[in-house]
Amino acid sequence: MGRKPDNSLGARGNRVNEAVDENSTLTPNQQRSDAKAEHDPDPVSRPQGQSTGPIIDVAGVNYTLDVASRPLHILRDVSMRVEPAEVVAIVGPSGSGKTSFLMLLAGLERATSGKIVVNGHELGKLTEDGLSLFRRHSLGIVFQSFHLIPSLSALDNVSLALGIAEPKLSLKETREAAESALAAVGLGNRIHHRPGALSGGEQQRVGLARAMIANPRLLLADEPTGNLDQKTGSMVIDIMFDLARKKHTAVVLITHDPNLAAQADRVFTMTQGELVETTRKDK
Ligand SMILES: Nc1ncnc2c1ncn2[C@@H]1O[C@H](COP(=O)(O)OP(=O)(O)OP(=O)(O)O)[C@@H](O)[C@H]1O
Repeated sequence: MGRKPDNSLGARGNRVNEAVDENSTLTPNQQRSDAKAEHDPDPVSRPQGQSTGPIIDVAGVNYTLDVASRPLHILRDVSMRVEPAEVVAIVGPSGSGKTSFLMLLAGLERATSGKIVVNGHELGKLTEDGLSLFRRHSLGIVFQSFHLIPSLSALDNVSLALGIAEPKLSLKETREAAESALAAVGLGNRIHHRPGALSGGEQQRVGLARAMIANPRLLLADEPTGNLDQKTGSMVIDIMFDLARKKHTAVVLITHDPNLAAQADRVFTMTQGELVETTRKDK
């Protein structure tokens, strides 16, 4: 049985927006679970970096939607393991299921069957609040469209993400870290600009700074260089690889850019919902 689609890809955008909003506005339920998390041995509330083993362990995942009363099999028996510090690229034709897979890894959609464990959390067993906490503490996500909060400056967009992930930091510490993250992506002179006053490439880099600011265990990136010129694209790639090498973040990125895929430790190809490892670099 497939689940019903939430009326097309517009719904996906909404869900992504919700994921961004959950970083700025917590519902009473989420505030309660955050408060509970302070005292709860639940693994979701554990500080990042304590799980051992692979960051991603996906086994036998199927993802099926009901479209016009017929099942649409988007992902078929997908399995994948990714270790800390690994950079994995997913390539494949348009419509093959790459973004859908990223949505499952982020807990923004639920698999129809199979098991997805990310940073020690079995996503299928988490409630919506649990998934929201999981995203805040374990994940950085870079979307193709940047999903920055338009009314906030670049500095505030990045600070907000860190403030939510690390609420014990002082405001000063949070802002200093956000300034450094923006400087690291070459935006030290744009920190007070709002998204509307930034170019596409600059907004993408703010998104990257925001995704990386809390040193996530896993960075998911959907076409991170898709909208960038070559120079900016190379910079973004270098930053992501640095994060993997220096902080042991696992990086999973979707790309149509052969240069970017060639730099990954492993490349998986998605074809009609089936995922196969096609390249592995010798270590
Ligand atoms: N909510 C939905 N309702 C109906 N069909 C959907 C939904 N979400 C995804 N699909 C379909 O599932 C298939 C896989 O989509 P997905 O966006 O994952 O592909 P993709 O490989 O990321 O493509 P691209 O490279 O063009 O971004 C497509 O045929 C898409 O139309």
